[in-house]
Amino acid sequence: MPADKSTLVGDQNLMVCVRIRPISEEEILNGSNVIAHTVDERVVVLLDPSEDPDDILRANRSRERQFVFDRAFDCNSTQEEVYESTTKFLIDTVTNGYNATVFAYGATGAGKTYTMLGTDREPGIMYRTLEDLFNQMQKTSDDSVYKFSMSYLEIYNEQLRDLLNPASGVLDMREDTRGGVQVAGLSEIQANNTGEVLHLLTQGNLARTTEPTAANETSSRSHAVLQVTVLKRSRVRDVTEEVRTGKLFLIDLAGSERAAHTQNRGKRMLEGAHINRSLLALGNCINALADRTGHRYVNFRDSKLTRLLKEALGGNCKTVMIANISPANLHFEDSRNTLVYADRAKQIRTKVRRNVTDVSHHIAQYTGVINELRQEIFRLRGRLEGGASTGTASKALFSAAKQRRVFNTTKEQILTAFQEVMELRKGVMSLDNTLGDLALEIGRANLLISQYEIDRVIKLPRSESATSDSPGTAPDTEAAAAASSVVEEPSEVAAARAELSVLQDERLRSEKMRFQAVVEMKAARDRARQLENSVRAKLTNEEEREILKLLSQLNALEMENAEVQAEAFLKSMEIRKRDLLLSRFRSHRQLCHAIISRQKRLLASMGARLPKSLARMHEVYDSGPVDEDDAVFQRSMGVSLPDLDQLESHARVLHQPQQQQHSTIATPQQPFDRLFHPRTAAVAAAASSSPSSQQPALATTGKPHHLPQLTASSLAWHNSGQMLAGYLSEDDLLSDRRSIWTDNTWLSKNNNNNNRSRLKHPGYQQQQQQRRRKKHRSLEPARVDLGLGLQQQQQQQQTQSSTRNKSLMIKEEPAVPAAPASQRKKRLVGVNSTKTKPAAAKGVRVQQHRGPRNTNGVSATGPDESISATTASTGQSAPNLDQKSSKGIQPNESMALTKDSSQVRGRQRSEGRLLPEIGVAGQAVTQRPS
Ligand SMILES: Nc1ncnc2c1ncn2[C@@H]1O[C@H](COP(=O)(O)OP(=O)(O)OP(=O)(O)O)[C@@H](O)[C@H]1O
Repeated sequence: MPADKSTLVGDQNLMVCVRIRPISEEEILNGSNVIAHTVDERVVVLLDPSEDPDDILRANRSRERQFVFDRAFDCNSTQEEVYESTTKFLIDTVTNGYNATVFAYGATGAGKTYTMLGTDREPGIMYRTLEDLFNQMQKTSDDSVYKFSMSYLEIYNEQLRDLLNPASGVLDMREDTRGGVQVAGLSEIQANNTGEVLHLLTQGNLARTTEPTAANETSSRSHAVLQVTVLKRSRVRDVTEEVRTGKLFLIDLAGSERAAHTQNRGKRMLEGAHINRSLLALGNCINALADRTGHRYVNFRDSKLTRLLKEALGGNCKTVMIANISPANLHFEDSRNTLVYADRAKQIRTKVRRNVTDVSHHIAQYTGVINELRQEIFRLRGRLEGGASTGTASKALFSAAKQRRVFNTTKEQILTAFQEVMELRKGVMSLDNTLGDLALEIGRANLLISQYEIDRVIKLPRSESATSDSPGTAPDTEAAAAASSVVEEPSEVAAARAELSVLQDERLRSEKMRFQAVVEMKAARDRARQLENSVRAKLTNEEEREILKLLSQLNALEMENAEVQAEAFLKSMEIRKRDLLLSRFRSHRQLCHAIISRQKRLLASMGARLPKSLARMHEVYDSGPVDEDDAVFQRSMGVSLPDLDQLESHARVLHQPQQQQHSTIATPQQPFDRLFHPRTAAVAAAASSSPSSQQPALATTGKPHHLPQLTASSLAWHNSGQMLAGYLSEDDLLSDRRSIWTDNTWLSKNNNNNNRSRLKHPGYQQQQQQRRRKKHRSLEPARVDLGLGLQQQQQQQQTQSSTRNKSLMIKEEPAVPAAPASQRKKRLVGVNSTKTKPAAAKGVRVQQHRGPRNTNGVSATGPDESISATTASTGQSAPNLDQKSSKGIQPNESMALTKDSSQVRGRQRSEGRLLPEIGVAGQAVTQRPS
């Protein structure tokens, strides 16, 4: 076996060397003699000084013990020699992405620090390694790009300290997911040249804990670990790029010491105990790792040192152990122990692999194609090399090599140009993203403000109607308007106004940036195209041309992909913006409804004769479509719809067992969701009104503006205000509950603070749409006695009329054609207001039931009592409920809910007598102009 074995071969990844230091003057003065020496470059002989040569009984026993290592250095070996034989070869190892460790082991004063650090005149392994590493990186910098960083720590008394930043205090050691050890908070400093690195090393050494002991004047009281990380990537850019990460640990351990021998006391003794414990743990690990059976558990967790050396001893690492011993007989025990451990360590076998990461350039899917083409090039090159004669072959090879270089450079240029374009495209996309978000934010702020403004002006007639609708009260109205304008606007609106100007500034800024980015991107794209064209013209090799063509196609595909993504994003943004715009238009239409109806009322009250054209326009307006915003319209007419809490109460009554139903009224605080069973529709309510009241009375509290159409349109009432019938689905109520605007409060009660943020949520509009769609599907007839919920009303009902003990059952029927106008007019006399848009679409039959009376006057239904409301389908006039009300509705009387709600509403409007004012539950209602 060659003596000089300055490398690790086969599966042997641990190299064990021994270095015997020269005997010191002090040892000579103490009368020591040399007991350790090398026989050749691998064999060390240790003489046992305790054995007497004159002892006849032991005459045949050898006093020597031989140890064979990978390399043995005697006292004459120089620092350079040691470095070159043990560490130099690791430079390549590390720069090629492998891990490597060099550590010095031995008793105190054996020469570990001298070996690892050395002196100014005789620098040790650390300095030399760092120097060579930089030289190596510089030498190969044409082909590769390197990144160098280093950290330096010490383990002192089982505590970690950062030697490059001692102020950071005690550091923590953690294990990562792959079992690797990380030191949290350890500074990792990047260096660009040897000077910087050596300066850092000196700085770290100065911070290291060293103390004079009896055994060594400058005894290292800690284990010092220098960690160097080298990242290497090829300069030639490729579709996939390989990054190799090599780590090198250079460790100067503290020396083991025997307390008796060192005569340490106090702090030194404690340090020694820690050092010994960690070295003992290291020895145990070496023993376990060296076990050939492989069954022994290796306890790396026993000390910080072994945890840190885990990778070096048992993992993915090429390791060099330098065992240092003193030649003096005084240190025989220490030297023997060291040699025994080192000998055992030779048995350790580890598996080493390269640390390589692939960096994909987002076109990994095309790598296969490129690789195939590359193989094709190699195949052709092989054919070229094999087929040509020697002279021509060398010429061909030379020109091929030259061409390859040109090709590689070209490829690199094209990839760089493409990446530049892609980066700029990404920048534009990100700005589009920002602009889209800003547009939505602006839209939301505008919507909030406009909804607030509209609601404010729509509310004005309340004060107006409280006094009079007559034109003579205009000054009061103005005063009310003025007073209302003085009212401080809600914080949400104020915030939206403030936000708006900031958002608009931001949008302007982003638009400018986007414009700039687009200009740059176009220029970069042009440059890339020009480059491609010029390069293609220069290439003579058909294969290379093909590759470049493919590369261009890949780039184009990648760009196209980005464009498609951007387009999809812009489309989705546009839809969201339009949703917001639609909401604003809706708000505005509410305002228009309010204005028109008030003007009409004003004209009616003045007895003005309308020009024919205007009257016609009113008719057309009245027959316009109805939608969920009707609730707002109704309110603009001075009508409030039932209070949500009120509805909850009644719904709760309905969901209780029969007996309880009639005795309990739900409180508004009842959790809303629990009150309504899915697909349950609340339908009718018996309202109470004072018998003396001449005008329709329907007492409810405020209903949110966004009461969906079914809720609003399904509420029917007649002049005496006793009955309220309709459809009310859970979804309606849920969505209403979350509506922003309510009659009496700025934001809905349950979501006062959340509404603004909910509005901002991107899924909000979509969710609302889904809810509306679902609502149309899920409506089913159901019976709900709203009864207006108040016991006092119910008592009134009991005493007044049997009508109030009845409930209405509404059933779906096939759609029927609209009744002629004359008949419809008649019906309208009987049913004051029937807003039944969805019901109209399907056809509605109202069946009246008279069930056994309960104490609350809520009737139970029975099949016998169902009465077909054929009026609607046959076009017969419905009974005039205005008249009937005083007598009470009799069994078998039919009441139709008209289908064409928009027309009915229109007529009601034109007649100026529909839609009773709905005030707070149980309160007297406002008089309607007739
Ligand atoms: N090969 C060598 N040639 C010359 N002098 C040496 C050699 N090895 C060690 N020495 C000297 O021996 C002394 C002790 O060496 P060193 O401090 O390196 O021991 P150590 O093993 O690091 O001890 P500790 O564990 O206590 O730190 C030092 O004065 C050092 O200069």
